[in-house]
Amino acid sequence: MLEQLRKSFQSCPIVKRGEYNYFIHPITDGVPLVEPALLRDVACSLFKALDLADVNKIVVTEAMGIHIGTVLSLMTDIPYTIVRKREYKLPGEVTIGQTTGYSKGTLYLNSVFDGDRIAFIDDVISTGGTIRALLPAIESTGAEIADLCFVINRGNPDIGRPYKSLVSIDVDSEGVHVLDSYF
Ligand SMILES: O=P(O)(O)OC[C@H]1O[C@H](OP(=O)(O)OP(=O)(O)O)[C@H](O)[C@@H]1O
Ligand SMILES: Nc1nc2[nH]cnc2c(=O)[nH]1
Repeated sequence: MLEQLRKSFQSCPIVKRGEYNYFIHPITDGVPLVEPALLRDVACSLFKALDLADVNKIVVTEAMGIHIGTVLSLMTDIPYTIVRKREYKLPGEVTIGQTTGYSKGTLYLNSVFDGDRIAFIDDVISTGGTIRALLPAIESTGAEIADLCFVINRGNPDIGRPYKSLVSIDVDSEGVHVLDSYF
């Protein structure tokens, strides 16, 4: 498995965002084109990787967690909620400050409550800034994080707890180098 994903890094454009070497990839950007075979490869591997026993909700972040969350939800019949970049002011909404290697913003977590057992997936982990802010926010609701998986692990950051990835990469100004793949 993951042949499609491993192969897909061969032609990733790299653009500078400040000092940050930002790779452009269908799973993390939705451009240039998201091939169904690649999405299927990722979805089947996420399904294999995750322990979904008694998980009642999948949590993803806007924007590039949405497509993989949708496919995993369809495969597992588990509903998902999107941590949005827009405030909804629904009861229990949790506001989260997000910092990545190239941006700062605010995220809003809704529909996760005490007693939920959630699985979190995202397209990529790089500095870990996003997930390190999200973990306490999810736990502040009383929900339990049953499992955590990123499609792409770019920096193998320490986030204070174990997490899974499908593929680990290194990025430099020349391009993306696949280090290893799992599952
Ligand atoms: O480990 P980190 O350094 O936090 O980077 C990982 C985050 O960066 C991207 O989010 P971003 O909001 O930048 O982009 P998106 O809207 O394209 O998902 C990506 O979707 C991850 O959530
Ligand atoms: N597409 C993309 N998303 C990211 N999120 C954090 N780092 C990156 C990156 O280099 N490329």
